[in-house]
Amino acid sequence: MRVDIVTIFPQFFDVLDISLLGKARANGIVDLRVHDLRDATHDRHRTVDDTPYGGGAGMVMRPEPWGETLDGILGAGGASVALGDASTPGDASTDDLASTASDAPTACDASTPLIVFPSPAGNVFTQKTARRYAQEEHIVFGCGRYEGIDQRVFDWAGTRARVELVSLGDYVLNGGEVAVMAMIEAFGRLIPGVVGNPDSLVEESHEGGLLEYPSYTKPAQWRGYDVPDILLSGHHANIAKWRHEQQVERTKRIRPDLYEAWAAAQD
Ligand SMILES: COc1cccc(COC(=O)c2cn[nH]c2)c1
Repeated sequence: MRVDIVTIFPQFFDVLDISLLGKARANGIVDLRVHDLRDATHDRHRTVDDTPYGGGAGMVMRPEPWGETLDGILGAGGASVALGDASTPGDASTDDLASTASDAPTACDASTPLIVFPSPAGNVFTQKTARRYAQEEHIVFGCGRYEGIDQRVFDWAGTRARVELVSLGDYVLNGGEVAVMAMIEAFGRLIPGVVGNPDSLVEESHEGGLLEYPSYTKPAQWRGYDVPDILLSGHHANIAKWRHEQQVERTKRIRPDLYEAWAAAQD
């Protein structure tokens, strides 16, 4: 899988060189490239924002740097480019080059890259979204800042790729970088080969639509608290039954919305 991130704070993603994703990058499972939006500006101050048409407080991200950066990532479609054309700018590899041939991918073709913009105005990102993203061949994340990105960037990008605005929740961040980090972790761990033991991905919150059961480890007694006897019984069928009951009870108590959806799906 290839992942591109467009941001004005590229160093923010240096942390992705460590931990699980660091290993996935090192062994080629994930090809992660970070692009500094300011590299696509051409004025002395490397300006990426400007005042909003129609007035109002705050600034809006200018469309030109986004268009130029996304062209570099998607392949500057429109002019058919011979594979391996030396004039191809940036780090576009041969599989990035867009073609104007009749077989040129359409925006909705699943083989076109997916461009994801974190946004308070997006669809909510869930474990289901993470599972879907883990199956993608190429995802481009666009990190907005300020009051947002000029709407024409989303409109134009939608003619070149599948575009999704995605929210992590009903709150506003200063920029998309933190949201992208969270999403990369959420789907990255689902990519085969990234997590050592795939079994550890199964019994966790939100996988079966239920929250996970409580976990315990040694010592058996700690500050007057005991581990539930069932977990020390060695009776695996009863343990599994108790754990499922804990999941249902916890989900019903903490997330009645999820419980209702799960219960409806049991019929
Ligand atoms: C696209 O334009 C903007 C503008 C400002 C901030 C952001 C970052 O996203 C969020 O704030 C967010 C994502 N999920 N919940 C909140 C994007």
